[in-house]
Amino acid sequence: MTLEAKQVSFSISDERILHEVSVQIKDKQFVGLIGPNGSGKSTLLKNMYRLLKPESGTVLLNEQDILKQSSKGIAKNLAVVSQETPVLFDFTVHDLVSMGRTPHKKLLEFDQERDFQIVKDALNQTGIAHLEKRSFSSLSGGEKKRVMVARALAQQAQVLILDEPTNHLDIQHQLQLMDLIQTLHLTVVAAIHDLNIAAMYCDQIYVLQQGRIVCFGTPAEVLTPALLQDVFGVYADIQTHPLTGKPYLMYIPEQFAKEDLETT
Ligand SMILES: Nc1ncnc2c1ncn2[C@@H]1O[C@H](COP(=O)(O)OP(=O)(O)OP(=O)(O)O)[C@@H](O)[C@H]1O
Repeated sequence: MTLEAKQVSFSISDERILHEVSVQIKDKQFVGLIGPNGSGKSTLLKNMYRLLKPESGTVLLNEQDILKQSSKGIAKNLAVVSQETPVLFDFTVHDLVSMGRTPHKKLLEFDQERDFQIVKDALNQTGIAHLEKRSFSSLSGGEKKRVMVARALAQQAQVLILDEPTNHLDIQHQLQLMDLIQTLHLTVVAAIHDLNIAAMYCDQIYVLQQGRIVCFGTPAEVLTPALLQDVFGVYADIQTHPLTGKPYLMYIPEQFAKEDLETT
């Protein structure tokens, strides 16, 4: 299953937030969106999961215009873990994760044995089975994040949209979550702040700056010292990790970087 934004533009109160942005996620590809705060990553993702409607351009889910598909049809194919955790009532963890099954059921249909098993698997995969009876509002930020991921897994969609999936997670849970998502072999697009995480897990990376794609390619093609300086205003030494074969970044405080530039 594929997901594509084609020439998507979007404005808020006459201010252009996205400028003809095109992003293509092929079947089972893991694509990262990186860019400074306010560059438009969440806005682009919201256009891609139909929370916002592009001013111009189209979003295609499996080559069909997403605006012409039914909500239930989309929910069967596409799951979202957004930055917000919208909870109007105080559900238990189990209830919330079970909601992932809704698109697969008829109106008022009860959970079947298969639904219980899928929910149980999602709770186990995200390491939150021990929390299933807890109320969602009592959880820590990282625990809440894992519940939202479990709900997305229970949805069993082939396409996953993740807005900062590792936000709030400690380093062990960050790596576990990214490993898990990678092993599911889904079509994934994720906004990621941690560039080493993006380098390690993404097949392709798109770089957003002020609402425009300024670069895309493999992590090794995209993550260069020049790009980090231009887009993020930081200095970094970038090596290829001998075990993973992926780029890894070591940031250099400005004072040392400038001293180095002066002496060379
Ligand atoms: N509802 C809104 N009203 C006004 N401005 C908005 C609104 N939503 C987003 N923006 C603006 O649009 C721009 C892009 O925001 P967006 O949240 O998409 O960026 P981002 O790249 O996801 O940022 P971050 O890395 O900080 O999460 C920002 O300047 C933001 O202030």
